[in-house]
Amino acid sequence: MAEILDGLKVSKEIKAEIKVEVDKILESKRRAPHLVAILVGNNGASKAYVNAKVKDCEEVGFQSSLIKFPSTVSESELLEKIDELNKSKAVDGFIVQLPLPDQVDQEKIINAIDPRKDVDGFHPENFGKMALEMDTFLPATPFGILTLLERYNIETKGKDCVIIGRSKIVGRPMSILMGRKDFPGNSTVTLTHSYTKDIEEYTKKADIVITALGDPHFLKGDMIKEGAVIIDVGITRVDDDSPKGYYLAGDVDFDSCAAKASWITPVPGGVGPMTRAMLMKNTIIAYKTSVYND
Ligand SMILES: Nc1nc2c(c(=O)[nH]1)N[C@@H](CN(C=O)c1ccc(C(=O)N[C@@H](CCC(=O)O)C(=O)O)cc1)CN2
Repeated sequence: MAEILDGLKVSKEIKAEIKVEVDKILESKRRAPHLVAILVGNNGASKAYVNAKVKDCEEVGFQSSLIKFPSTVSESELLEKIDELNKSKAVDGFIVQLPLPDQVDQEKIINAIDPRKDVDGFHPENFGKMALEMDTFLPATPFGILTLLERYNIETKGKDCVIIGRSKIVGRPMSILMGRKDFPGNSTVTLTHSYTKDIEEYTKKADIVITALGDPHFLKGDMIKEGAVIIDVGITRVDDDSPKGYYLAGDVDFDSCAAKASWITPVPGGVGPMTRAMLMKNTIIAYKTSVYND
């Protein structure tokens, strides 16, 4: 039976460590780090994630601002706001919550963010630095997974790691990070996707499987090998009769995989809270490297 990689617990530890740093900053009479989040539209999950990020800021002692736009916002309105935030001496980092509505070119928006304030680590300059093993902001979800593996001392060196899903914010950066020369990394990585002929052929041999698909219960116990480490990034809201009207489903069929795996992340309480904690980490890094932090 697998042991749990408890993302909720580790995320609380990380936030407590950040709070200690913020308390020291405030004691020295400097301003608190400031994170801004831009939320477009009414997507329930996006609203919940952004509100949780604002709450995290409160918990660690950051200043936060939430800027809301209707789903009809134009690309130029968003670009104008980004320009303002790029120039602001009072803002250390900001994020644009994804996904964005169809009329907005996501790439244009991300490319407009000053890389020094890109605490999501999505800007091509930061993505390139990540690939080249240079110091930069790492995208929060992959950063969270690496931190979870590190805190639980999970060996990744020389392991076969299979990633399912090649999204720009999770699968693709994860595939680069797991193959980098630093710890945790040094894995032999296979990035599988919708054109992979037989995913099972890869997952059955993998020491580490990371699923980022958004396909509830996709990975079953008979698709993994005994002792594998299973990381579930998928969080899908599935409608049900509960008071909330939905439950959260991961990509992993938890019971059948937990019976065979050595370590496994739960959903909720696994990768999700780690994503938010690493955004806080990137924000304090942005603050420390900013020239406007006094
Ligand atoms: N600008 C960004 N947009 C998006 C990102 C991102 O990193 N930056 N990633 C995802 C969503 N995401 C972050 O915003 C995210 C996902 C999940 C959670 C989380 O806390 N999950 C909880 C459950 C929360 C719930 O009740 O719904 C858990 O798994 O325990 C936080 C952030 C897409 N967009």
